Amino acid sequence: MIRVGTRASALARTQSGLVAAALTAATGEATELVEISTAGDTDPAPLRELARRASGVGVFVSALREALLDGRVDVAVHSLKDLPTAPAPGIVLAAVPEREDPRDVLVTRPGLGGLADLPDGARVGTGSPRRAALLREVCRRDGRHVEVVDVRGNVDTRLARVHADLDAVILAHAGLRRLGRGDEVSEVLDPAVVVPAPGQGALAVETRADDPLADRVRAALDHPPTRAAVTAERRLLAVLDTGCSAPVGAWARVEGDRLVLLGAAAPDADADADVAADADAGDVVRVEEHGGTHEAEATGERAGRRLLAARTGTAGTTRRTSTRPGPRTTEHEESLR
Ligand SMILES: NCc1[nH]cc(CCC(=O)O)c1CC(=O)O
Repeated sequence: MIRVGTRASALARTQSGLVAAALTAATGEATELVEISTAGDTDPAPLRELARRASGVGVFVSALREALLDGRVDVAVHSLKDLPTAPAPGIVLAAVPEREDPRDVLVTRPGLGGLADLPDGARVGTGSPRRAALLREVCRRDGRHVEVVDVRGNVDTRLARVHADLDAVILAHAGLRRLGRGDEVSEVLDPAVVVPAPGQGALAVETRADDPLADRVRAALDHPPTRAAVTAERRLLAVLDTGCSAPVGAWARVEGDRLVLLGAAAPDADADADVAADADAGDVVRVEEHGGTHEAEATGERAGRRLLAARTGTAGTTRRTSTRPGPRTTEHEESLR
């Protein structure tokens, strides 16, 4: 019996169920889902506070990893974009299964179409500084202002807001599709414009490093093109994490044996500021790097350094940069509760 650790949310259970079924199909061995509640699920404290206490370890990730190390489960399944870039001692990323759609989507209220139909002053919900900054940027191009409203909670809760008080919400296409709610999407956003979060749409399947199960999980579930893409994206994020607190997007696509990596860094967001605050706008910096699929780390490193140079090379402007290692890891500040 392979015990598969999962968070309790509908999305987490769906994702872990997919992994468990694929493991059974590939190995012939039975699997069971074991629910682990995480601080992010149970603690009413604000996510930023939880993140600070966890000193940078994703609040949704650490409880699952503890269960893995304690031997309560044999496999832990996470959304890859919620996984911190720092390695976890005693744990390996055994498999990165084939990714779902990495793009963000806009879900608008009944009667509105897509992005182009958002009126000036539209109220758009997201808790992600990356989504907020990139959406503001794209609307600013044609002179529209959007009011970003900080929304939290699971996918259902966020979708319900477009039937209540918001004109639109931005979500990951992958999560909606996995929950069977893909038909509620109003527009799939161009990933060259609203550059997805590093690892978005991909799952992370972790095992104990010393468990022979690691090799079987890899053989059963790992998808090398997806692994190459997310390796480049996460390397880019890791480079920026050390030197800047700007919201970061990274999206790599695989074309044959080549990677095309797009990176974006938005104007620096104060980790303590409300996402909804219309922060001092600067320009979003974008870079594109190409490399072989076997040079994913190097490709991500180059792209990250170029972004960092562009962001920190603007001393003398009103833009702030920070070398303080903030609690931000990925997009965990918006993670599903
Ligand atoms: N931020 C939380 C989170 N973590 C993973 C997903 C969706 C699935 C994925 O991106 O793989 C979501 C929801 C969202 O961003 O809309």
